Amino acid sequence: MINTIVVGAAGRMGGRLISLIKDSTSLTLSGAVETAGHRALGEDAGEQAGCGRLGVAITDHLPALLEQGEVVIDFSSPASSLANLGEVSKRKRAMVIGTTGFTPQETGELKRLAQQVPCVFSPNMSVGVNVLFKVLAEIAKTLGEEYDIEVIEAHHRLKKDAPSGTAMKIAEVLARAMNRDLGQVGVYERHGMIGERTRQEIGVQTIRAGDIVGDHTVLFGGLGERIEVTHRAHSRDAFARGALRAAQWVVAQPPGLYDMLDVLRLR
Ligand SMILES: NC(=O)C1=CN([C@@H]2O[C@H](COP(=O)(O)OP(=O)(O)OC[C@H]3O[C@@H](n4cnc5c(N)ncnc54)[C@H](OP(=O)(O)O)[C@@H]3O)[C@@H](O)[C@H]2O)C=CC1
Ligand SMILES: O=C(O)C1=N[C@H](C(=O)O)C[C@H](O)C1
Repeated sequence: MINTIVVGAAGRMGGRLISLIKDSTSLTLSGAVETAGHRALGEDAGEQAGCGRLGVAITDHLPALLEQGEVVIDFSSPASSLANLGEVSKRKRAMVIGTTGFTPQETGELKRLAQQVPCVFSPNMSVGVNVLFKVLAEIAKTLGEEYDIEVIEAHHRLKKDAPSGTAMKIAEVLARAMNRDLGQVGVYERHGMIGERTRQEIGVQTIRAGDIVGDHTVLFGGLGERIEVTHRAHSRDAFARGALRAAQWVVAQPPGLYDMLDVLRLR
């Protein structure tokens, strides 16, 4: 069994990860971490997740747990995931990072640290979205310059970052496929007399409402027709199962930065 530490243990993803680890035949929960001062500190991680007592108390100190942990699964915040990757790299463990909302500077630092340990980093761990990452480039290239590209994402009201990490990754994949620079052609809001749409722009639109788990649509708009490709997550288990699969895979890899396309052999 692979000793696994979950960071963000009392969060929405943390709870699902812990519940699925409980049922796993290859991973076992060896540690659970939350923010300093969090109301769940000291509680049993399984009870907190709603899957029954696991005998693992939630703490706020990852370094002390790394002796017993082989892999860290982290769905928390950008600052936390980056600091934790630093600790994991000091102790030569493995890591899976699902957190989104990193600045370009933070992403650069993450890439640097991940050269020292095996690390899977992906804004979306579901199989379906990773298949989309692969096929969208082909659709865009096949349709060519005549079709306008818009990415629309919808998430729950509690999500902090926007656009979603997945929408940004989709927009990057599409920009690369069309030989465009997303920094130049990305359009993230429209309001007022903005004039006609430029042909090159890639729109990325954000919706926040209720308890939507995570929807992503890419709209290719032409004259007289359009194609819409949509992925809808029905529950967070689609992401959590992917993260567990990544954890099993990454412990056997040499140091380096990987994503879910590597884990799922879709590259
Ligand atoms: N890659 C993927 O497939 C997916 C990625 N995500 C991403 O994962 C992240 C978490 O999402 P979600 O679970 O919904 O968010 P939640 O806010 O429900 O959970 C995050 C948890 O991490 C905790 N946390 C924050 N900072 C630290 C820290 N320094 N040390 C330990 N714990 C910390 C938070 O505590 P507190 O409440 O005190 O802030 C919270 O309990 C987001 O970035 C989200 O976009 C989500 C789903 C799928
Ligand atoms: O915060 C979420 O909930 C999700 N975040 C990820 C993102 O930002 O892309 C993935 C998923 O859609 C759910």
